[in-house]
Amino acid sequence: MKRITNTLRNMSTNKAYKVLIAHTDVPEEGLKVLREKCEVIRIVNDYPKNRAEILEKIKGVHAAIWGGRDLLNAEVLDAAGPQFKVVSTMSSGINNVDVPELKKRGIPLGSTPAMLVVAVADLAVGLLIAAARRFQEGRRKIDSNNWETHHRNWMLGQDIRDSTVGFYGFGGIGQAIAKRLSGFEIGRVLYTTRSRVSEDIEKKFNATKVDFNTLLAESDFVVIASPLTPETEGLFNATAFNKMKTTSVLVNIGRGKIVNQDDLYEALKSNRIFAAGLDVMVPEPLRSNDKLLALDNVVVTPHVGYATKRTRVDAASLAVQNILKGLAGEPMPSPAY
Ligand SMILES: O=C(O)C(=O)CO
Repeated sequence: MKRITNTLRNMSTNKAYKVLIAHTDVPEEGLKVLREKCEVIRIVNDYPKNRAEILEKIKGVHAAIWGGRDLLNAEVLDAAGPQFKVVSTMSSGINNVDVPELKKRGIPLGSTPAMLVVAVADLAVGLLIAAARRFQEGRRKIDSNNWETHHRNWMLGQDIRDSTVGFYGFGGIGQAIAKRLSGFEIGRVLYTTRSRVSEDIEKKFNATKVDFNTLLAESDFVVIASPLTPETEGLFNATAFNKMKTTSVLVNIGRGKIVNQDDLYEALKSNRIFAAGLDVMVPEPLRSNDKLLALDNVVVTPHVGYATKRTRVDAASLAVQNILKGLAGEPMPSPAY
């Protein structure tokens, strides 16, 4: 019966597998190869309306590219059915996927961190400079006709040159940020990770592994470039901020929940730390009346670290390779686990 069904499908489309693209924003340029080999099903609704459409269209498909931010969980997998074989995100973070559920069902998961490194690192450097040099406050001064021209000690920011930059998480993205910052003549790099990076990498970036408290106490810039895990959730709280320099700048391009945002608000408001640059926050989207936005010393971007055209096409292309290999029962080029 199964063979007859497959033969019928082959006769109508000549393609044995159906793949759902579970987000509207996946660029067609990245899907060319997939279209040659599989029947591609796209959705038309955006988050959060897409949920019902996904649950309907995923029925009977063999794979999915999970490009959005909504949760891939048992509900979705049940709706797909037992023929569902493989899934790939187009992201570095996989916190929108119920990994234990996928593992339980023996479904491989791909992700695309290598494709996002450059765009996220570029944005992180942008946020670091914007926070250190008070872009948000400066813009507000102009908007409110408070641009002072009569003294030169006005709006002084933090120097990047000769600074100590501390990375919480020092994988591909952290290292790409360090590489870019080396052009700004930073002094040294500290990093906190579970395991030490290679000696070559340490040498390349003049980087030293330190414990969390040392990272907080000695860094002029603290960059969060780690995934959200039970271990990292809420780690940057009042206790952590109280250990940081009053001149320090926090940058977060990891996940919003790694930071206790109420505590961050207090630390920024009381000038316990100098400033923050955030691409990720809680909730997303952040409401326009959020108290954080009233502060002068925080620069926010709406989680757009990955958002360049090339990055999206590259991520889609790699997700497609993950899917095709997974469907063939072969190892993916970029497995998430
Ligand atoms: O890929 C991800 O997980 C991102 O959040 C990029 O900004």
